[in-house]
Amino acid sequence: MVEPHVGAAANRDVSPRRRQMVVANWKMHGSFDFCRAMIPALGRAAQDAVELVVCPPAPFLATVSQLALGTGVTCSAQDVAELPSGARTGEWSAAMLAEVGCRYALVGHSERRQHHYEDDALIAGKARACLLAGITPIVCIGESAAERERGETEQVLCNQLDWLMSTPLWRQAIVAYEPRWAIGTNQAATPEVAQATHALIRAYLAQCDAQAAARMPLLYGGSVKADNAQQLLAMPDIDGVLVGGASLDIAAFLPIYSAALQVQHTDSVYQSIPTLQQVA
Ligand SMILES: O=C(CO)COP(=O)(O)O
Repeated sequence: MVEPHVGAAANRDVSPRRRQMVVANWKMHGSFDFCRAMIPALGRAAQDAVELVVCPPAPFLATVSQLALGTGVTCSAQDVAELPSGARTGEWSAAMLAEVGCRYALVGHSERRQHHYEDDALIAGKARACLLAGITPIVCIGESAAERERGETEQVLCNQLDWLMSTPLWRQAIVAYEPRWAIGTNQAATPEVAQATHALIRAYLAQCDAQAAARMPLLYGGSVKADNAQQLLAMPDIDGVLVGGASLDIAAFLPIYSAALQVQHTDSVYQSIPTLQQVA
């Protein structure tokens, strides 16, 4: 039997650098023609200062990755298996993603949690599989409207982070805070609510490893549009955005990317770590 292709990249430093990034999650939308139109247009806008990442549906990953070569656009999967290989019809491994040129994979998106019954243990397994294969997982966490109303946001997020921190190499992951009530609803978290929640996430991570918490990119997702992107991105603990609906229309997406280019955080912001007492 052929040995599973695991661990080849585990020794590479895949730690993401904390800087602004804008991630387009196309979800189950698009076509080859859409990819062929979007990637060159995104490539013309992409600049080194803000990483521009696209998450196409799986059948288009290889094409997008090829189209993106040399454009400054990077490629992410929307999901990945937790196993390196095996009898898992319909799934793909992190090593396969690395082979087709992906740098990232979304893990634990709320739509996977809701419609595919993914739990925190499985999501931690997927993050682990990515990290071992040299793919940076973008681990999505977030509370429901009911949980927020009951005052359970902190508990829900900390529990999701505990699972992440049980994963070897977790320091090399990216966390995306996507409150479930903000996804696809046109009701984004206010910049203040998003900042307070990101500060809580960073403070909780810092209890385990302050340096890792200071370095880790924390993205916000949920109804990010051209008219709220700049205010969200200006917040000190928001390092980027994960965009769904507005990423499907170049005219709606490019202003979000431009907003990120305009909001450059200083090194002092990147070095400050809130404590749990400060964010309480
Ligand atoms: O789920 C999201 C990104 O992963 C957010 O989707 P919307 O931007 O459509 O709210």
